[in-house]
Amino acid sequence: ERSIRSFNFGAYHPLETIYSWMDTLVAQNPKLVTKQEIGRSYENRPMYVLKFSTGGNKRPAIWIDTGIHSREWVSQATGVWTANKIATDYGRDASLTSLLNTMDIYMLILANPDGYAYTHTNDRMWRKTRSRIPGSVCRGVDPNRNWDAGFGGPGASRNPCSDSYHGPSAHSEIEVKNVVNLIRSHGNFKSFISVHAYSQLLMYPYGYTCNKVPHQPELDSVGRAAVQKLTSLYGTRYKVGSICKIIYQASGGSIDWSYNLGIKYSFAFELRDTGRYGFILPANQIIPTASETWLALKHIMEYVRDH
Ligand SMILES: NS(=O)(=O)N[C@@H](Cc1ccccc1)C(=O)O
Ligand SMILES: [Zn+2]
Repeated sequence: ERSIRSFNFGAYHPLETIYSWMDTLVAQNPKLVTKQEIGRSYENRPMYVLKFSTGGNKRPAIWIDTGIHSREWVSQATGVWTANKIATDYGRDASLTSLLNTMDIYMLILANPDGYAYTHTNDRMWRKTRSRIPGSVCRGVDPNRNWDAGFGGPGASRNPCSDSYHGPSAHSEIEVKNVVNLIRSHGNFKSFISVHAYSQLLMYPYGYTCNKVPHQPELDSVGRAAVQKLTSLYGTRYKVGSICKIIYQASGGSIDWSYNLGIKYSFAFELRDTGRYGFILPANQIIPTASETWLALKHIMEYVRDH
């Protein structure tokens, strides 16, 4: 118990520290949290998913990933804080407790472990995977352009040296493939939420086209209500809309793939800030960011539970 209390959620931690914290969280919450290795990264690091479940078999589930872009450190830090929040509040918060009595939550906190390690050792601004690309001296594929949704279309680069390089083929990146395999084999995910930084946006599909998704009105109203809860905490302002409309056209994105798979409640967050610090958000904003984001996440999860 002490070891959990001593973990500093208000700091950025290296990969090894986050991995050992995961083991502590599991050890302290054996009836709620399990850790599953869904596969390995390109450089053979394990990819661990935390599963929050109170029983059943393949209950309707919610997916949350953080850190797919390795330099967006407040995303991974928010994932750590959120995992702890779920474990802490189960049995205390009636709404979360009722949710976990009927649904499972899966969290992939380090969705791009090789990139995250690289931001600590070599290049704080690294975004992509660290895969070698045949015929190029450049490394890495943008894991948020590599999904089989409008793959290779406008809003991704075919240049391996670009930060938005889509890769040689859809799901070429093992880090993406591992998630695709888990989502497909599980078959009962109702929501897919991918957490990025920065710009303070809550987005829904599509990115690969500016055409509206069939469920656009519903996703828009859920998004606006979720952001209203977020803003109520510290006044942080967010915009809501489709990826294509609100920022830019982006093909091969994860939530476009999940939506087209039939996971209706697919959302992407862009956390703080709006550019003052950008990717280098001061650590003293981690807990405020995670706390306000939780209000939006909880709203989405409650809506999914009830619809
Ligand atoms: N985090 S970010 O600055 O890279 N922005 C994201 C925006 C984004 C988020 C979800 C799907 C497609 C695109 C990006 O991948 O470009
Ligand atoms: Zn990102």
